[in-house]
Amino acid sequence: MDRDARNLMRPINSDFTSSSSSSSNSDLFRSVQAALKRHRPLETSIRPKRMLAPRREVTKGSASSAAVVDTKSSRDVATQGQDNTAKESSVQPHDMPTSAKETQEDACVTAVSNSSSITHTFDENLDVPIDQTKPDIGASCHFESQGIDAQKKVQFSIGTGASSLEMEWVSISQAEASAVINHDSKHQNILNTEADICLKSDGGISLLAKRTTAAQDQLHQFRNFLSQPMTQSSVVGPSCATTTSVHATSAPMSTTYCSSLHSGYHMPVEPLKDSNVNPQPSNAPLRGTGAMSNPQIAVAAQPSTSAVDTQNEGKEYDLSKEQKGCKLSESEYQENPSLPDVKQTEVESYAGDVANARSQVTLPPNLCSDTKSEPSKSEKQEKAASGKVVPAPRKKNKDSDLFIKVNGKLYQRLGKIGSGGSSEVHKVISSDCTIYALKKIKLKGRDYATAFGFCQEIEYLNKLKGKNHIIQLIDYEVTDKALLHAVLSGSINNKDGRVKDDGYIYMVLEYGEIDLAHMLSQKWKEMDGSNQTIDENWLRFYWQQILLAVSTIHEERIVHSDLKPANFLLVRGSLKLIDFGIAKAIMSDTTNIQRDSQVGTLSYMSPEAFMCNETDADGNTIKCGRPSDIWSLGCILYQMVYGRTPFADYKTFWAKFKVITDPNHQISYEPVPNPWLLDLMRKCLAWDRNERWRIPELLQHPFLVPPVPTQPSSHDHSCKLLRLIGQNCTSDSEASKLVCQLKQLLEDPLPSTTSQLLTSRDQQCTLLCQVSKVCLQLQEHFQRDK
Ligand SMILES: Nc1ncnc2c1ncn2[C@@H]1O[C@H](COP(=O)(O)OP(=O)(O)OP(=O)(O)O)[C@@H](O)[C@H]1O
Repeated sequence: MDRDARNLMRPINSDFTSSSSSSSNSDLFRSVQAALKRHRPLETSIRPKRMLAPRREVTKGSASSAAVVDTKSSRDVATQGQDNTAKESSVQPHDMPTSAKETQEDACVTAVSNSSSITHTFDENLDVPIDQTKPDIGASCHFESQGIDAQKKVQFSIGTGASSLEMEWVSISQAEASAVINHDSKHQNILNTEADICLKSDGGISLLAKRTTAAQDQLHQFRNFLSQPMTQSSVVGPSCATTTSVHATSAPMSTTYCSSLHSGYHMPVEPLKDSNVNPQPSNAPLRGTGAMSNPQIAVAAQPSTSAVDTQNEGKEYDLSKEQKGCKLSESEYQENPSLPDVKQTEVESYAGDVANARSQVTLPPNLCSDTKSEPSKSEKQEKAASGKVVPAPRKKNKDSDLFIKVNGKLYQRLGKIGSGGSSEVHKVISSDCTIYALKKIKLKGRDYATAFGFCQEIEYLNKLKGKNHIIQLIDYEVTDKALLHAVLSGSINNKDGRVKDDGYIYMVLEYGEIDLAHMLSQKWKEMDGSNQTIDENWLRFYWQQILLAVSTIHEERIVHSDLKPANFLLVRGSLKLIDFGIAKAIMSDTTNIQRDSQVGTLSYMSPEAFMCNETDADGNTIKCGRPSDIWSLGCILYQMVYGRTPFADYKTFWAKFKVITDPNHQISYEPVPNPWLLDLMRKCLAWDRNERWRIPELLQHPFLVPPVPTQPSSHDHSCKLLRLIGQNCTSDSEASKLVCQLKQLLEDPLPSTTSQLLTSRDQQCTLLCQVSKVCLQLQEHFQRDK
């Protein structure tokens, strides 16, 4: 178990039994610490804790908006905060047990969230990397074959559905839990830090001095990072549309959620005006870090003379004293998990909240110890959970790993979100405290044609700038300028050459909280065991969002080619489309695109995508166009309705290939309460691509726009024939649809205009023509069904 995990799991109160350390020294140490915590003098230990609570109370509102998933402990803290506000003027000894209890709770929660590590695997139905707890049972397979020009890939995602689905769900819960408990674990951290400081003051044992030096260095680096005035921090919450914006330069710190969340200090907020701020002397107040201020930095890096809390001036921790104390060796430190571990606050979660983001920003991993150089916690957890021996931390400056520069702007890595076939995506925070996703594509060793293909994603995203349902590209950099030039000019000279230099493509993207694949698995998990069917309104809402996203690209003559739930991200309540890695623009002279190789993700691939460029029975070349995307949408809808893709039963590539390319194969549809839903799925999953509906039609499908049942009225008598026909074909969705259309045309031919406007002969002829056309269709339908 790594040190972080041990720290997070340790009990805080005095009654703990050693659950984390095998070392008797550390047991003893922690016992002493706990005892001291219980009995420490109020002046040195309780005050900051008292001061934490009111801050929380003040910011409770924003907290709740930022972190949708709330835990009991965080609520407790908030409540406690309220209570304590009233008592602020007088220190009450009985504050102590409450705090201890709280931290113990937090510790428990933290232990759960840290007891598993996160790895990536793939779910059969979802075809996305999912966070999975170790051990890696029920692993599904994710094959990826490079096509002719490498970036054209076919992903085969086959596996063991139930188990991986289960795993995924667990991990989601954990991710959320970890998102929630972050600030509480940090709170606990402060308490621990306090306790340790007390202990060290008394006992004279300190590693803190060393860490403080590191902290100051780090702080200096971070000040440079924050060279621009901070204007806004915008962080999205876990699974719902939640955004918290903090105007650090204008809002008082005490009103922001995160900045004051754990702070026992009132930090002055000033924008950094000088990017080359020298490291502050150790007794200087923490200025300029503004919203980034963190009490742990304050505790670790500020001496008692800190001006941050004038009320408590002279009673703050005297760090210089600490620095004079003797230091623990690194090994001693490793064996003493109860020592303050600032890194403990570096928690990565899929859906971080503001508090997380800030603590992560203020406390880069190597802040607390110069011996810690792991690139990220999740990576460390992966290693730990895989049973491999985690090597002792090496002394290495990992700042290059910590910050990623794109076009001269620094972004601090908060953790790896995932990696695709060709890229790594990191959660990052910019100097103005906005969370982004940073996609990093390594080009070295790839041929220019492939690299060119990667760059096209940038092109598409640029083209789709400002479109609501497309993930927004904030900034990008292609380090190989020749390549970028080639992309911009639309031609590559060196097509067969390989990118030799260490070239990268960086894309700074809007950050998505959760993808549809995870949302779906959550939804199915919720319904697990019950006889419920999927909530139709939920389905309608997200289906419409999906259609709007795809409509946007189809209007721009772009075929995505890899539509799957994992490529729709939830951003502030809207689904947005990502991953244009294999998208293709439709040439102006055709409605189809020609592909160099098969593309897409197997479970969502259309028959024509499997047979792309082959010739059909009539000798025509099979091409992929917008209908191919519609097929993929059909598979997504099917999955939303039934919880699995239409060909999930066919496990191997060849089985899938055979069944999907077979025009006579009948997809099975279990009965659903709404016949329109069946009709909709059929419209998308028509084998013949010419029969598939287009997006504009799908947006008007009666499943999304249910025909309003008309009240029997005198007017209705004129449509008696239609009513009678309609009553007799309720189970025939095709006939019902035609009857509805006819009714609509007869009753309200131009809903948006008044009937007086129906004056033009042409308009009247058009409408009559439409009526006869629908009548004819209905008649033919009945004749076929006879
Ligand atoms: N803007 C974003 N916000 C949050 N997560 C993102 C964002 N963009 C991508 N991701 C996540 O990063 C991972 C990989 O992203 P992406 O699909 O773009 O990479 P890729 O290399 O094209 O992968 P694929 O193998 O799916 O083609 C996915 O888990 C995805 O959900």
